[in-house]
Amino acid sequence: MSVSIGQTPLIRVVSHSLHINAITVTSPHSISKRFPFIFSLHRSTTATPPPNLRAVRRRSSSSSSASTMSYDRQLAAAKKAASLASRLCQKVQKALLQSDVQSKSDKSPVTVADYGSQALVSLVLGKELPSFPFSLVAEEDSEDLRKEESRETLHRITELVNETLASDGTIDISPLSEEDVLKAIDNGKSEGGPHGQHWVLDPIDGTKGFVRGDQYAIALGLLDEGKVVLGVLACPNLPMASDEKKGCLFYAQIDAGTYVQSLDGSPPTKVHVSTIENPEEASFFESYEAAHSLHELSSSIAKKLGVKAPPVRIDSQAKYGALSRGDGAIYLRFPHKGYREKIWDHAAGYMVVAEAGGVVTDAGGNPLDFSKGRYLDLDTGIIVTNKKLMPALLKAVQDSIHERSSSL
Ligand SMILES: Nc1ncnc2c1ncn2[C@@H]1O[C@H](COP(=O)(O)O)[C@@H](O)[C@H]1OP(=O)(O)O
Ligand SMILES: [Mg+2]
Ligand SMILES: [Mg+2]
Ligand SMILES: [Mg+2]
Repeated sequence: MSVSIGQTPLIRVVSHSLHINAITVTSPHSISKRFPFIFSLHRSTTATPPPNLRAVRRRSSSSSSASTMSYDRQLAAAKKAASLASRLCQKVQKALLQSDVQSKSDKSPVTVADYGSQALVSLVLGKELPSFPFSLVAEEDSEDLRKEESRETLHRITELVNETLASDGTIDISPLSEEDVLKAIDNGKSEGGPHGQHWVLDPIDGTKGFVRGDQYAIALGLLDEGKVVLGVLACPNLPMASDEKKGCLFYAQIDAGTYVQSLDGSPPTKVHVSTIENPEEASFFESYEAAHSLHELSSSIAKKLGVKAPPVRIDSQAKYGALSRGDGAIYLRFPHKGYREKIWDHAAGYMVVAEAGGVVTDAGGNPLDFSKGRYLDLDTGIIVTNKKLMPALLKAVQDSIHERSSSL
């Protein structure tokens, strides 16, 4: 069965589940209610001027240096970098989806997009902000790419980066060599930490979704004195609204709210998290991949809260973006034992949700601490919702975790 809006088939039933551009639920019930982000305009659509006219903005209160500061220039550069990276990723994903089955199981297309995206973001930030100190904490490094067997891949990445820069036309970088690309990737080796400013990048978050043709994100944040002060999330496959094409750019700056615009440049719209207070009316997001998050734990929490709707499963930090505009009210993430969360998997998403009025904590109710280097030190998992629902959610989370550990 398939359901179409305009020319684009949005739904196809795959075995016993609905599959909506990477969004899977367990039963075909009340689709429009469960997927407001696909089927109706999301709630917070008041046109508001972008925040980049604000000259002065309060800086994070713990900062010991200047007490006020604007991150407008960094935000403009971050939006440009993430948009260009998403152009590169879209090109690769399109080619990947058109390729035959054999090359789909080959890991190289996603590798090309991962490295290409990281190189582009690193280059664009450096070029757009020449007078700023540059430190980047990013997921990838060039070690494997420097090996003899990666020659072809490196060649392809360099070609793609050059093509993408040329297609933009506003960044004056003469064609880059393979060595330039390797260096740009390795600029992401910073360790971050509590002092100074550090960019935080996941060049493709949700690689599994990327390969499936589903959701993924380019996630770029900025830390200042250990706190996230800016976040940009490019989600090339997330629809803006029911009648619009795919491609959302979410962005947020500390004390300045969260905005979304289409990746091809529509005017920005201010967004806000869901205002639902009754958990029975809430719907929740979790990972598509059961290997990334314990689905049975989320399900027990949802049951305790009285949540009626089945989980909305999507890949990547697109979950944070969708939640920031009220598409769902709760995001639950419980990695398997031993998994350590990285800062680039949450910095941008955290900012987008926090500035849209949401709350992000670990399963113990503690705020996330991005100042400890490349990893987040967490109590068990990450939970996200609005301020009204958080106390009940936290209680349900702690009760469920307690029950689970007593039964193991
Ligand atoms: N075993 C794992 N448990 C939790 N998260 C994982 C695991 N392996 C990879 N990830 C990361 O989880 C994130 C995506 O999770 P999800 O899509 O489920 O929200 C990605 O950052 C992905 O990395 P990557 O950036 O390499 O894709
Ligand atoms: Mg990731
Ligand atoms: Mg990644
Ligand atoms: Mg990865």
